[in-house]
Amino acid sequence: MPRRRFTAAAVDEKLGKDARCEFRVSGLNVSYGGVRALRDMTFTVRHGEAVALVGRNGAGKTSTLQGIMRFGGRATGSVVLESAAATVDLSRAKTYEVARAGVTLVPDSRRLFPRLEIGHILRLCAEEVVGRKAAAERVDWVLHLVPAVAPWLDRKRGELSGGQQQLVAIARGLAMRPRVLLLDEPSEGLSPVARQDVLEVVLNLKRATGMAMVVAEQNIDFALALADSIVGLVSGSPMWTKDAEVFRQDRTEIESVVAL
Ligand SMILES: Nc1ncnc2c1ncn2[C@@H]1O[C@H](COP(=O)(O)OP(=O)(O)OP(=O)(O)O)[C@@H](O)[C@H]1O
Repeated sequence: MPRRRFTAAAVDEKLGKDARCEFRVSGLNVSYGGVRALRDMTFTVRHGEAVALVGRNGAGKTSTLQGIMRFGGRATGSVVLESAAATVDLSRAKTYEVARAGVTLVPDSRRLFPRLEIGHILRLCAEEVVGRKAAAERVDWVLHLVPAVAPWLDRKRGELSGGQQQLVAIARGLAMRPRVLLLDEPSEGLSPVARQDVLEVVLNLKRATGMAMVVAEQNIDFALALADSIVGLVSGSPMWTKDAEVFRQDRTEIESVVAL
């Protein structure tokens, strides 16, 4: 697909607007100057599925998500969205083009604009992808999926707890109409109760929309509750990819990767 056609409408036309998509990442490498942060990451996520990337601090989880978005360091490798109708190759797309094609990152630490009201943030993100006219309808859809956010629309970031900010960050991602949702450490720094609230929202999202998800997580309970398959990362290299069911029986191997 030529560069000028990486718009939301052009990608819709090619893949099918509400088509079920498979998301394939292969041979993804990321470096920051001389630092090789990620080597040869490969995985596939189908519609209705989630893959979790687990590993300790510095293992390369964030680099994987940022590499997919072509954001931050230098990334090489293949990133592809595929429906029954067509394939869209995002390997050479720019960050805004990857986002418009339907791959959305919910970054770590939430990163909400401090000065804007939450409702304003959601509208702006929706407008970016679906345009002004359709933005209000899009925000309604988001609030239908994450109703907890509705009472906070006229608040700003500083008036929300960490768990509430995480739910807003997810809602902001949804406003961008993702086909694939990338979640970077959604449970980071949250109390057990707030973590459970976030998990329930994400699980409901997975069930209700079937959108493919990639979640970077150090919390094993969160990863196993959400994911269908798990990639274990050590020092920038994927060590194994396994069915999450394996670890619901025996956690030894997944615990050793997070504790290494
Ligand atoms: N902007 C950057 N400049 C230089 N090196 C970086 C940069 N970002 C990450 N790195 C390095 O890349 C490697 C992977 O980092 P990354 O943030 O992807 O790990 P992570 O698994 O997400 O860790 P964490 O859980 O702590 O966020 C680390 O060695 C890190 O120091």
